[in-house]
Amino acid sequence: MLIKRIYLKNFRNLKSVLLDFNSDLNIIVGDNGQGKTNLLEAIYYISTGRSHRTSTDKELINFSEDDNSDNKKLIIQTKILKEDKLNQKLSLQIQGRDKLFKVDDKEVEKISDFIGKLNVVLFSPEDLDLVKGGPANRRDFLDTEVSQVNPYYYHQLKKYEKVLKQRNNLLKEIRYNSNKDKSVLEVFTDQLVSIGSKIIKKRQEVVEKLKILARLHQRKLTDNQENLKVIYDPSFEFENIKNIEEEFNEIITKKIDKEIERGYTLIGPHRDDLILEINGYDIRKFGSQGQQRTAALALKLAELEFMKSESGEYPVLLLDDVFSELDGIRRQELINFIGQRIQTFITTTDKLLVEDIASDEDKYFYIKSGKFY
Ligand SMILES: Nc1ncnc2c1ncn2[C@@H]1O[C@H](COP(=O)(O)OP(=O)(O)OP(=O)(O)O)[C@@H](O)[C@H]1O
Repeated sequence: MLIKRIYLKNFRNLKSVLLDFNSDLNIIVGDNGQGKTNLLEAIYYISTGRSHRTSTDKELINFSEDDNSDNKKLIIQTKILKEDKLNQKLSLQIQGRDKLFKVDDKEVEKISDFIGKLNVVLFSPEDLDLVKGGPANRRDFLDTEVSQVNPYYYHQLKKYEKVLKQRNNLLKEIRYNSNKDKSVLEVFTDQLVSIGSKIIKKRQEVVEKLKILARLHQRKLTDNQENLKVIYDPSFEFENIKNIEEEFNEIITKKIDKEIERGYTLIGPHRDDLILEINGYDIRKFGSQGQQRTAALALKLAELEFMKSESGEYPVLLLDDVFSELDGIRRQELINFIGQRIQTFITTTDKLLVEDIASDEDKYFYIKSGKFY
């Protein structure tokens, strides 16, 4: 899978950009704050339907002083090529509160029909949070990965979020008014258990595959020194995944009084986590910065392989300023991995850091103040 061309209008400081890309390496060079990450963010957005840096779309629309009208239209358009040799045009427009997704010039009704057309894996310095940060980072990692190759999973996630919100609101209402009819709570609980069980099943299945791939990459990245263990850590213990729905229902029913007391849902996939261990100890808490960074990279490379095995094609790899953070062995291993088979975008402030990967001047894109030259 590869991106042949991108057109951007009013995307942050990229006011008007049209670029044709190489099928293997694309190196974006520029000083700090020139718009390199903005380009990767636009690619990430057209792939996943959201930004990795903000949940407020308004922030993405160009705010330049010379033209600060409220009605600006942000456009991202890409031409992508899949292995079946078919070109596809993906486009997105944001204007005010309106958001429009199109595939081959036809508007799509549901965002789940859009996600998965172009798959990407992004690795940036913030991904250290994948290891070091709270559980939400790890859930988000799993969800983004699975959603791209499985639109049904994305759809279930959105349904789950909605039911969870409704159920939490109702639990709070019951807390303040104990006479409130509890039959609606039963309906929400049934829905939560039914959708939540599907999500748990899928996550467990995915982690089974992911842990083998992540272990392999961690070993390669550390010259066989470190064994990474990835363990799915659901919010409640169950005996048999085949009966997950019954077990989930049984446990949540026992917790209802406590949930009313607290005013929110105590168990379910919204509280899942991943345990990450190296040579037997928990690196979320005890890993060195270098180990955590390597584990984050191993997880990302595992994600890439997983997506290839599910969809049949390698996703596009976006590496945001990561070379400066990696030592020689890790950098070389990453370069070996990318090889010639994965379209890769690398941002850097220092061309020297990537010169051993690209000798060909064609692969460089230079940016200054949002303009490529
Ligand atoms: N909505 C917006 N409209 C106009 N400019 C914006 C908007 N949002 C961010 N910017 C500008 O984009 C620039 C930051 O771009 P970006 O994050 O891509 O930098 P970068 O080249 O990746 O830098 P670094 O190497 O420091 O990560 C800043 O100059 C910022 O002011």
